[in-house]
Amino acid sequence: MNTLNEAYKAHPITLGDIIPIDFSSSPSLPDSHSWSEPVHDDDDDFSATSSIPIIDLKDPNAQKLIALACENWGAFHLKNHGIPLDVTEEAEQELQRLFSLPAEQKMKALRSPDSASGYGNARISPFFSKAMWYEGFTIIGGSSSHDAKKIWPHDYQTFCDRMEKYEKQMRSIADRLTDMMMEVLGISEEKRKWVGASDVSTALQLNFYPCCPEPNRAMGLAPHTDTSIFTILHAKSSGLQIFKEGKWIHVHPHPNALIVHTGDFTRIMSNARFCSPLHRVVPNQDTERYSMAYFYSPPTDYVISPSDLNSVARFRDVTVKEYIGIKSQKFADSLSFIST
Ligand SMILES: C=C1C[C@]23C[C@H]1CC[C@H]2[C@@]12CCC[C@@](C)(C(=O)O1)[C@H]2[C@@H]3C(=O)O
Ligand SMILES: O=C(O)CCC(=O)C(=O)O
Ligand SMILES: [Fe+2]
Repeated sequence: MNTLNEAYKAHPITLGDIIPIDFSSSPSLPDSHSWSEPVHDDDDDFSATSSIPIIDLKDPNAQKLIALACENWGAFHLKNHGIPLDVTEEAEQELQRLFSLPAEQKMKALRSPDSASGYGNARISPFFSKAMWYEGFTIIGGSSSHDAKKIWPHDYQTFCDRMEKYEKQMRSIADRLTDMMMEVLGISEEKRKWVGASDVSTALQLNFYPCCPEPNRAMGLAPHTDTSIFTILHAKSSGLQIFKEGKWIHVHPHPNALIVHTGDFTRIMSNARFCSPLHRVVPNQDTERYSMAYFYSPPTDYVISPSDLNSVARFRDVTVKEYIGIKSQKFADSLSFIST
């Protein structure tokens, strides 16, 4: 079994918390999904004046610009990434085909407590008292056939092939970005060997946010930081927001660009020079939102340690596996839990 799956298996979440509801039967917001304060307000859109930078991967200054974006935002749009359009479009078609299935069919792949893969609510659901306007499907370690077979016993191959092809493309970008980031941090060759190796920890998360009758009181995906080095996100509609200096900033999609953001592992490794941005998703009233998030992390027994030896280490060393355990229990307090 995949080692990342094993790491999550060691920290099961309760089944009761991961059963999704059927959104098509909700003409109004049910109480279970109604968050007390208005979640967002259209007047709050600061994105016209302030937003994450757009970086061209072919720009000779890309490495410097990426480092700057990781310091200031922990996020950027990435254009000229070289991913063939048909690979992304075919993966997106499969993602839409999956979520448009009847609920009973998707439920056949319902995530069991001892696995992080399959269909269901977000893993972070137990930390919030209200439910999210959201459905997800998680693929761990590149292979979706185990879960896809439960949904389509005979017709799973196209789905698996297209997701695998998409993941390969994500992988090469993640390797490149990580090399650049670690070089900026002056991390030793020895500590960088895992980049490009076969045992990196990866996950592909397919996300669906149905149209919502009252988006101002609903939450698509509640605020969180990601457990990754980088997360690479593809989405064609609005809804993502990043928290910066006390404000939620909308991140509107940019044509043919990916959204890249840093996760907790980059924050630790950079000794807090780079951020791991708090982000959330709000649903739209008239547009469904689909997204694909690729999570990239070192092998599960890799030790994450702060790199900057000229200043005091702000975090203690942790293995990837150990941090997954901490995050499953402490959630938003995980980074302060390992702070020195
Ligand atoms: C490899 C990962 C990263 C996971 C857990 C596991 C599989 C699915 C990822 C997400 C996807 C949705 C948000 C999040 C917060 C969640 O609940 O599940 C993510 C989480 C994390 O970044 O911790
Ligand atoms: O749907 C999105 O844009 C964000 C998804 C996300 O934050 C995640 O999967 O961790
Ligand atoms: Fe996320």
